[in-house]
Amino acid sequence: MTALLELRDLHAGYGQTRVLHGIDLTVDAGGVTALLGANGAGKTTTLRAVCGMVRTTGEVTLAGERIDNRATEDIARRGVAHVPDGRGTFMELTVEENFKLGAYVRKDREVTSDFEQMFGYFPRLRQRWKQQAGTLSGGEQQMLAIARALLLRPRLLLLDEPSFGLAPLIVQDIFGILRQVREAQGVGILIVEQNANLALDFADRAYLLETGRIVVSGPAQEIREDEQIRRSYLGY
Ligand SMILES: Nc1ncnc2c1ncn2[C@@H]1O[C@H](COP(=O)(O)OP(=O)(O)OP(=O)(O)O)[C@@H](O)[C@H]1O
Repeated sequence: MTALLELRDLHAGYGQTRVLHGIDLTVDAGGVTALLGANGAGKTTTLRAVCGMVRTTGEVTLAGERIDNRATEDIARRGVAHVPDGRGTFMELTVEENFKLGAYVRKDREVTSDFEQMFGYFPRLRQRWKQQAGTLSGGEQQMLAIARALLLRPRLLLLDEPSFGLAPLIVQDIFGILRQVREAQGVGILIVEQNANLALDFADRAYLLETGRIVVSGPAQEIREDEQIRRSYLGY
C-alpha cells in the first residue's frame, strides 16, 4: 500500500520545550493509524506538527510531497483536515454557518450535495441546522466537528480524542460513522485516543508514544493481543 502520510525523524516543541524527539510514523492511503500514549506524551503535538501548527524539524510527507513547515491553510488545501481536542467548532455560530466554513476552501459546486451526505451520516445535524453550535450536546458537537472536517474532502483526517467526554452509546455511534466514512470516502485517518481498546479496534496500525518517543509500533491487532504491551503501556 502507498503511504499517505509519513513522518520521518520528526522533532517538535514549544519555545525551549522539546516535546517530540524523532518520531517515525506512517498512515497508509485509506488506512487508519492510532497514536496512543499517556497524558503529556506528545500525541496532540504530533497532530499539530502534521498540520503546521508547531515548528518542526524532520520530514512530514503527504502522498510523496513534503508539507513540513508550510502554513496551516496551505496544508488544509492539500487535503489535511484536523478535528482538534475541544472539537474546533465555532461555538457562537450555527450548525449551518459551521458547515459553510468547513467548505470555505472548496471552489467546486458540489458542496450542497456534500451537505446532504453529511446529513446522511449525522441526521441530527439537519435537525439542529439553525442552532448555535455552543448549545449542542457534546456528542452533537463532535459530529459537527467531524462533518466540518469532512466537508474539506480531505485525503487525511486527524482526529484528536473523538471519544473524549462522551457517553459510550454516542462513542459507538461516532466510531460506526467513522468506519462508514473510511469505506465510502477512502480517507486516511490518524487518530489520537485515550481509549486504547476502542482505537486498536478501529485502526490497522498503531504506535505507542512515551515522552516524545515511539516505544511500540505495529499492526493494531497484534498490539491489542499482546498482553505484555497491554499491561506495560496501556494499563489494562
Ligand atoms: N502550547 C504549549 N506550550 C508549551 N508546552 C506545551 C503546549 N502544548 C503542550 N505542551 C506540552 O507538551 C507536552 C506534550 O503535550 P501534548 O498535548 O502533545 O500531549 P498529549 O500526549 O496529547 O497529552 P494529553 O493526552 O494530555 O492531551 C506536555 O508536556 C505539554 O505540557
